[in-house]
Amino acid sequence: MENLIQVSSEVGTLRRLLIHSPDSGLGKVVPSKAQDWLFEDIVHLDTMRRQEYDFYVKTLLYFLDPDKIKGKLATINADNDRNFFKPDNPEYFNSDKVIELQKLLSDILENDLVRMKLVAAACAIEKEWYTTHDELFNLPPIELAKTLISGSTPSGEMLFPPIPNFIFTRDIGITINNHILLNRPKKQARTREALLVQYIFFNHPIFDAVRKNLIEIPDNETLFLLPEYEANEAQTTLEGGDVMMVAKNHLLIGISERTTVNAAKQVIKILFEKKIVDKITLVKIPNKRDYMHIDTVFTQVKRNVWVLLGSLAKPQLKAEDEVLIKAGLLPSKKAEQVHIVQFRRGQADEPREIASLEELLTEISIYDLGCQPLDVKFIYSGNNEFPYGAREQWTDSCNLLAVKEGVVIGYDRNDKTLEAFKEMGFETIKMEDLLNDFESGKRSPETIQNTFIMLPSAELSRARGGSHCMSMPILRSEL
Ligand SMILES: NC(=[NH2+])NCCC[C@H](N)C(=O)O
Repeated sequence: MENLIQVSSEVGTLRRLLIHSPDSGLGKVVPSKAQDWLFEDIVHLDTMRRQEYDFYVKTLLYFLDPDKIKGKLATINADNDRNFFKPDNPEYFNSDKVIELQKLLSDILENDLVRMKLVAAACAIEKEWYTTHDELFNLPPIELAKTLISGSTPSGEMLFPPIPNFIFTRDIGITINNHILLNRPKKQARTREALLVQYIFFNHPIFDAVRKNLIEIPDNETLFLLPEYEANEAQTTLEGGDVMMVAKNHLLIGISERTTVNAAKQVIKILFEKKIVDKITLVKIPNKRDYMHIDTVFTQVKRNVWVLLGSLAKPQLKAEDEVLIKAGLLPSKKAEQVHIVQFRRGQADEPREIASLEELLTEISIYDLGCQPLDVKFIYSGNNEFPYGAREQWTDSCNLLAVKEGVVIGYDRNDKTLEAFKEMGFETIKMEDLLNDFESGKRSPETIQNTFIMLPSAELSRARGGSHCMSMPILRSEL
């Protein structure tokens, strides 16, 4: 029987993934809280759904579960109520390949014990009164799932804050071969997400087979004894956007605004002890809002092709600057650079340094994925033209989801990056056109190659997350 949970690469054909469609909570973000909730702006929910995210879902279905959509596109598009996309509607696509978290959550809430525990836990982290527990416990599972996610009860009362970043399912956990590593979010705004997802992983039947393979990162035991300023340093936090399964034996962990060295050390220990991977490479990126996770500065397109932010790709120091820094005339730029250290199982106390991001990615392509050195190619954000590299990275030019090797989904707005893709021999196509071509039989998901599929993104791109962030793969074919 085929495995249900197995991810050993970033680009093997995608078979199953977890997603979450923008929920009503996203439409309740207020300007005064937008930054705290990790959104730079408030979004127009209806546009985000109809003109953007729905296209994403349809495209995923076409690749992963075509029976759910083929031949029905006209009917789906004609339904003004969008019932096909609503998990609580009888017309819902209900796929076991493109899996909606809200659906899994309402499934597990059918169980009284799970419902009781989760209500109590959610109320505790949101500092709710005892009476609220009862009110929530008595909601039907579907309504309760919606309430726990959106923060608002069926009667419209805003009980909790929304969790608008739940659409970025990448960050909730990572499939590492046939194990799942659970996240420990850094940001308060993402705490309830982590709780809901723990309950899903530990209780939903689709994860029965990997239950013993769920990995929780232990906390620093004495953390609660430290004064706040020290505790911050010693935190053990890790978010999925910082973890990349680039090859069966090789895992990357970003050290970033969100993921700490302490967390990475714990993960190295656990994964090596359990012999889940042989190599773990830590990639330290500058601590900056622009790039909160490593998948915002590079992702993989094919075995031999990567997209990345040029300014972080190579060591930036000019020789004359080095002299001035040594002399103390210029501040050290170390924190603004990428630092890379690789650990091997069995030799974990002899890590090796890798000089640059390009060198690391080249090594992965050659040594882990069997490419020829001259075939390794880089596509740069904004075509590496000033000032487009940084501009387009801000709207997720480097954050692509491969649905199969060489076929990626990304935002439509990053013109210079798209040009760079074309120069590298890729076709670029609007998602809507692609769907029509699939429906008419002009193209097919099986035969399509070397293509950048353009997802409309005026609203989706306002929270520093792209299609890589909006996906948690749980099954990919082996490369
Ligand atoms: N894997 C990712 N890069 N996720 C992006 C998350 C964006 C989200 N607004 C946050 O700041 O948390």
